[in-house]
Amino acid sequence: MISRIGVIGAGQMGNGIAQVCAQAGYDVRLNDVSTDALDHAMANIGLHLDRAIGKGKLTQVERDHALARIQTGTDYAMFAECDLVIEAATEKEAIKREIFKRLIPSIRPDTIIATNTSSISITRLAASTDRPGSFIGMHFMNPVPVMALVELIRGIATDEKTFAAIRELAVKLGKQPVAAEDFPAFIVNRVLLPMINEAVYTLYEGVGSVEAIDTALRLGANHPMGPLQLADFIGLDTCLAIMQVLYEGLADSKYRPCPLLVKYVEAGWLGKKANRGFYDYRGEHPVPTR
Ligand SMILES: CC(=O)CC(=O)SCCNC(=O)CCNC(=O)[C@H](O)C(C)(C)COP(=O)(O)OP(=O)(O)OC[C@H]1O[C@@H](n2cnc3c(N)ncnc32)[C@H](O)[C@@H]1OP(=O)(O)O
Ligand SMILES: NC(=O)C1=CN([C@@H]2O[C@H](COP(=O)(O)OP(=O)(O)OC[C@H]3O[C@@H](n4cnc5c(N)ncnc54)[C@H](OP(=O)(O)O)[C@@H]3O)[C@@H](O)[C@H]2O)C=CC1
Repeated sequence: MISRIGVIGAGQMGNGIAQVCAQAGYDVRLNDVSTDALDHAMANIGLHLDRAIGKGKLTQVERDHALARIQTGTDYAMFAECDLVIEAATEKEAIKREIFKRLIPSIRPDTIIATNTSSISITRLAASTDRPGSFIGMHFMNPVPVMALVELIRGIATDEKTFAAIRELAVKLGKQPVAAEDFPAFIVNRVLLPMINEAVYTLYEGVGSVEAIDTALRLGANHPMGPLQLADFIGLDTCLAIMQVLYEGLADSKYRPCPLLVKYVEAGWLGKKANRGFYDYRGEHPVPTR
């Protein structure tokens, strides 16, 4: 039975995962390389819980209990008693492999390892650990507290016990699990990211401005956010990493990352989290950068 959950990476996804797990009554150990990221995470989670109180969706006591269930730290010894560790660090295979290498000596042999990767092969990541049978993809959507879906991805060796335990957890977190096969970017990002990449090509080729493209998709296809706004929201580094996995993993030129997306990432204009991407967020209102 899962009662204590570790989360590695206190970025936007790690924060959201820690929040929903704590709200569902699990003990959480949230880890990051940066103490600043951890402080920011706790402040952010507190803010979202306060907003929920303001809307009458949460009581002060529930908020205090949820926050008290989350402990933060930079040392992997904090995972010693975790039944599950969810990796939600930067979308780079080398970083994830290094994390698993360092994590394994600090956890029990029966601890399940899940990764929130958006695109990378679960089978390949699992093979870099000592426990491919109890390794699984658990792909939350952003923003985690709002989005109902969790994709569950079995690696070739993932056992049924692990799949069942993680499916049960997803349901307890109030999410709808959907199983996806282990192919590059799974289901959601196989469909969503080529659309975002195409929107960047549409901008690159001058078919429309940032504002025109986003307005067109919001009003013309009823998307809650335009594709460029959504790309900024996801993080342009993450979008590019996913396109690279699709391009290399499926060896098809239709997944070629748009050179303009590459340029934004090279500039460090990573979207909302960097305060600049297809929009500049430094002022009172977002201003298109093209
Ligand atoms: C890249 C990957 O690997 C996979 C992915 O995640 S792909 C990305 C998937 N996500 C999407 O496509 C999101 C698309 N956007 C949306 O659905 C909406 O714009 C949105 C839910 C983000 C915001 O909705 P909105 O109606 O414009 O804003 P708003 O009214 O402020 O928010 C709606 C609710 O979400 C909450 N919310 C918004 N942003 C939030 C955040 N970052 N964290 C927590 N809660 C948040 C608000 O508090 C509000 O809650 P209530 O309903 O309880 O009042
Ligand atoms: N953004 C999205 O919409 C979604 C993302 N995902 C996936 O979730 C994961 C995280 O994405 P997201 O939260 O957006 O990314 P962010 O860039 O917001 O956060 C990543 C965090 O991981 C930290 N980190 C980097 N290396 C390590 C390490 N070795 N140990 C611990 N922490 C580390 C980073 O620290 P620092 O900043 O100091 O480098 C940063 O705080 C990725 O795999 C991504 O593909 C999945 C679904 C949706």
